[in-house]
Amino acid sequence: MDVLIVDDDAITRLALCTALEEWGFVPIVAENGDQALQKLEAETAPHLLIIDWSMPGMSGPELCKSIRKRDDGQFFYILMLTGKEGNEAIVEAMEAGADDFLNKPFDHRVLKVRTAAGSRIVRLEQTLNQLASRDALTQCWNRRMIDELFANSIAESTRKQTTFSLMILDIDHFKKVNDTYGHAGGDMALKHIVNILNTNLREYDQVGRYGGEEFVVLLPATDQNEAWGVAERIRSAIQFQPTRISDDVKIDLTVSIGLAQFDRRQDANQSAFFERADKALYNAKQSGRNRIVSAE
Ligand SMILES: Nc1nc2c(ncn2[C@@H]2O[C@H](COP(=O)(O)OP(=O)(O)OP(=O)(O)O)[C@@H](O)[C@H]2O)c(=O)[nH]1
Repeated sequence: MDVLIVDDDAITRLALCTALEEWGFVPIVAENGDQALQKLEAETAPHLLIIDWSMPGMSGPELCKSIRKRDDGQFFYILMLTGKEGNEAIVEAMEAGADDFLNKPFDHRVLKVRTAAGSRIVRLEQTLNQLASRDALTQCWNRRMIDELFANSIAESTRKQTTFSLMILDIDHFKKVNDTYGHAGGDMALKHIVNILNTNLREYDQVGRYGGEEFVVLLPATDQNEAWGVAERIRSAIQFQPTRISDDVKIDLTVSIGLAQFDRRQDANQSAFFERADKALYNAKQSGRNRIVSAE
């Protein structure tokens, strides 16, 4: 696990780096509050922080407050190190947002167990986050999360005047799959569909399971023509790559897909846009399944 050390003193930074490496952590260093805030912007930012109190510019408590003010839902565990003694300092540090507090010069054994306790909390938070945002069976986003990403895409597209497309994909006659191969066979087919989606989409496309056998895909910076190409690649991959449930048993599947491109003039809100793609999906089902229909 990465640990961000924020300290203006090079000797303390070196001592912390050496100790953390010895305990199996990966230290990342910042010499002041501004550098620390910059490092926390990265997508793979560390979530466990060891922060010094007295630094030129932003102090440790000021840095804590500014980290706690972020409203992006990310969790950071902060251990504050300081030469200050007494309860007043503990109260001030923790009121500013620190989770734990340790006096300098620090005892190596105490720092080791405190860091280990912090890393347990970071891991627990990551597990909870995973449970709250991922579909347990397929590991793609769950409905709550894809709805949130969908709302963000609309906001971003409106702000930056860019477009994006929405794809709703529903497995055809999935009830028959369950009836023929059992629920376990149906579950394998759902996982297989998500694998095919993941291998045929770009890194920044988002896949969510919306209901039982219905998936929503967000395609940023993609117009309806490009989205059609992606949808066709997926439709055909699903048709020609059956789910293998054993050496001699395979499940053939097809999907119906509804597509829509976000249009600020036509789509008053998120649900109006979703409705257009959902209607296209309905038309794909009505006109014989295993096909793609684009919204008007
Ligand atoms: N194995 C499995 N089946 C599920 C899961 N969630 C929903 N289903 C099944 O998905 C089936 C959906 O059936 P329907 O909504 O009738 O749709 P369909 O049979 O796919 O028919 P069309 O969509 O009209 O082509 C139901 O039998 C559900 O029990 C799941 O997590 N695992």
